[in-house]
Amino acid sequence: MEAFLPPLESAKFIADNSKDVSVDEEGARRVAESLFDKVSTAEFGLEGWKSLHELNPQSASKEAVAWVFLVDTLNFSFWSEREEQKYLVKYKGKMYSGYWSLCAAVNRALDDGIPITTASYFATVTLDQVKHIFRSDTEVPIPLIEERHRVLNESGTVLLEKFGGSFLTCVKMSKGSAQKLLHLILENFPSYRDEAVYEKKKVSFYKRAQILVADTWSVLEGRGDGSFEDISSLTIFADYRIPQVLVHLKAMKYSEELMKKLREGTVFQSGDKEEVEIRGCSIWCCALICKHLLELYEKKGQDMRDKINAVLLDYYLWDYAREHREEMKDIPFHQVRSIYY
Ligand SMILES: Nc1nc2c(c(CN[C@H]3C=C[C@H](O)[C@@H]3O)cn2[C@@H]2O[C@H](COP(=O)(O)O)[C@@H](O)[C@H]2O)c(=O)[nH]1
Repeated sequence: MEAFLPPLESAKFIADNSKDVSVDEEGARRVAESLFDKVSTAEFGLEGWKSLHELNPQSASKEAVAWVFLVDTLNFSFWSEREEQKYLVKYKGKMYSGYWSLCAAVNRALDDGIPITTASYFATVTLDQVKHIFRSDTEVPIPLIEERHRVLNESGTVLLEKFGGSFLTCVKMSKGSAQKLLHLILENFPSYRDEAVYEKKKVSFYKRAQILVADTWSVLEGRGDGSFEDISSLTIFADYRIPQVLVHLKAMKYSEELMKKLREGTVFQSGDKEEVEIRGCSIWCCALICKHLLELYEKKGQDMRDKINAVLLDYYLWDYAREHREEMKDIPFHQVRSIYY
């Protein structure tokens, strides 16, 4: 059976054949220029992963790595059909939404003495326990709770059977290669196999698998077991927020027809051509932005390959989207219920 194209090659193929989504090369160049001075700030640095986000682990311990694995196993589908009716979690007096509501619920459970990040626990955790752990502080429950329960049991069982219950063991087996860790994740954890077929080609995005490698790099501060010499080989993580911000920044465009469907709140199915084109063009667009950014510094005689990569660009754009939610409200995000992002 032919293999799936890796994410970057998938993205190029999709961008070259896309009908309803287009990457604006000039727009990508302009975004790169606008980011030129941001590269040396905390918002663009590896340190920002901890310093800017109070819910993320602040240590680089084995437990912190376990936290990253648990969270990225559940890191999908937080969007709500109606903006005013959302899943929210209150933690230490503050209300969290979206991805941060997941982190708040995990930290709340840990504070309550529930070992949610321990493989022997989540391998056999029951649906009722999962409902309690991820209970909402509004009347809207977390989406896909049954799927979350299933992937927890599945991932915990694999961790116990193949890695002694510790994701750090899996990380050590990658011997400092991001690509090796990515493939260990894909080979062993089925819920991370984020793939599709587009124009008869087998394409991949591996959003959760790649963000798991990236967050492992971040929580280990790029040192020791987390010093991946090929971290720049990762692409951005094709979720539902990055496309939105790329269209907002005019680096990517939707056809009138697609924009109409998005504005009507169409819920697409995982693998639909519109979804594949949005995700593939997002990855390709960000690869161009990275390329232009590096070239701008090269012209000034600076080699910034250890400071500019798709991971750091992604984190920056994702955080930017969070902070500019109001300005971006007239750019719809594509709605798909899936365990992949
Ligand atoms: N591309 C990309 N997608 C990301 C993240 C993150 C969390 N990363 C944070 C942690 C440390 C970093 O510094 C980031 O601040 C979550 N997601 C995705 O977003 C969606 C949730 O969106 P909303 O409903 O608005 O919360 C959902 O698909 C989720 O899987 C990212 O970084 N990149």
